[in-house]
Amino acid sequence: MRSSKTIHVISAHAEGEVGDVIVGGVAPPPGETVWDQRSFIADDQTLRNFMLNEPRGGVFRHVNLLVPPKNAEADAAFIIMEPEDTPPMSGSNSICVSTVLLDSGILSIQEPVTHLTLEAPGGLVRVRAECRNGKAERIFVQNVPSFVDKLDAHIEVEGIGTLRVDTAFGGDSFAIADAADLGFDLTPDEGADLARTGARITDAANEQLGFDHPTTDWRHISFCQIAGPLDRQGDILTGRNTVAIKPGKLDRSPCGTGASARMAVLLAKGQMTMNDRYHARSVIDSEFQCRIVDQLDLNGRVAITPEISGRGWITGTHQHMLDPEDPWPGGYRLSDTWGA
Ligand SMILES: O=C(O)[C@H]1NCC[C@@H]1O
Repeated sequence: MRSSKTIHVISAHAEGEVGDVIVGGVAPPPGETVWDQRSFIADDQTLRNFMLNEPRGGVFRHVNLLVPPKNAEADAAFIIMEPEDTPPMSGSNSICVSTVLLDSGILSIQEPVTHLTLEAPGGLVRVRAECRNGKAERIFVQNVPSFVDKLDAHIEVEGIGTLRVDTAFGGDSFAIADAADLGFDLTPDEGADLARTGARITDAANEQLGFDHPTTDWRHISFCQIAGPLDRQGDILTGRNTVAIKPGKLDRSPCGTGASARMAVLLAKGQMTMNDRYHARSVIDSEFQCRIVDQLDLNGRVAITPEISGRGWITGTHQHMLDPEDPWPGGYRLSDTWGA
């Protein structure tokens, strides 16, 4: 056996969505801040291609790189690599990272509750983990400031016509469309159609609406969330949604950044109050339990601090290697599984 690199990974999923964690074998990327390190990884592409592309990766995979924190308050820092983007923050990935840090013993677990501060590229996130018998059973993440960009905007989408969407940021940027307007029930058998339709809506929203984050250089809409109707029981709002992740898959989890963006929209529209809870369900019926912790001003915009909570599980370990004679060191993507 020979290899020019060996990358150590602990694999995990959060409510169904894969979030592998690189725990060794990769030197910290250059950069003064975790955002700069994120930008290096996004521009350079070498690590992204090696880990995300086939034959080591696949369209379903997200990979997180642990790096030494830059902020003295943080216990750990991480850079998220998703199929298209290297985003500011991710709900499912932050739950996977917290689960791996605690369940594998990288950080020590305190029972019944462990408090952590993680540094994501988009900022510090406070984590509370309910722990029992050496396992982090439920991870609560206070997300980065989340806000509405445009309410009730209209876009023209090929094959659909005029569509009403809201755009919002919840650690990543979203166009949010109503499932009923598109004729979807958000069931698993609609998966391929939802992924294709969502990608077309994201493209149209980028062309016709765009997005500009007030404090970073995040200047596009990453995802389309197709949101189902909400059911209110007392102060709990429950609703299904799915998030189309380009180039062509659905989030298996209820999408933490999507739930954060949706709560910002619901608050702005008077459909949710600061005292309500929002239980977001995915197409595989997994759930994130969410709430709004507080409101703040983000460079003149009304923003919220959302909290999302969900469960993560370790699924295995892996050492990814590169034989120097492997003709595809950067891997490959084919449109059969990577979307057309
Ligand atoms: O939970 C989330 O926020 C996400 N899941 C995969 C894509 C998004 O980052």
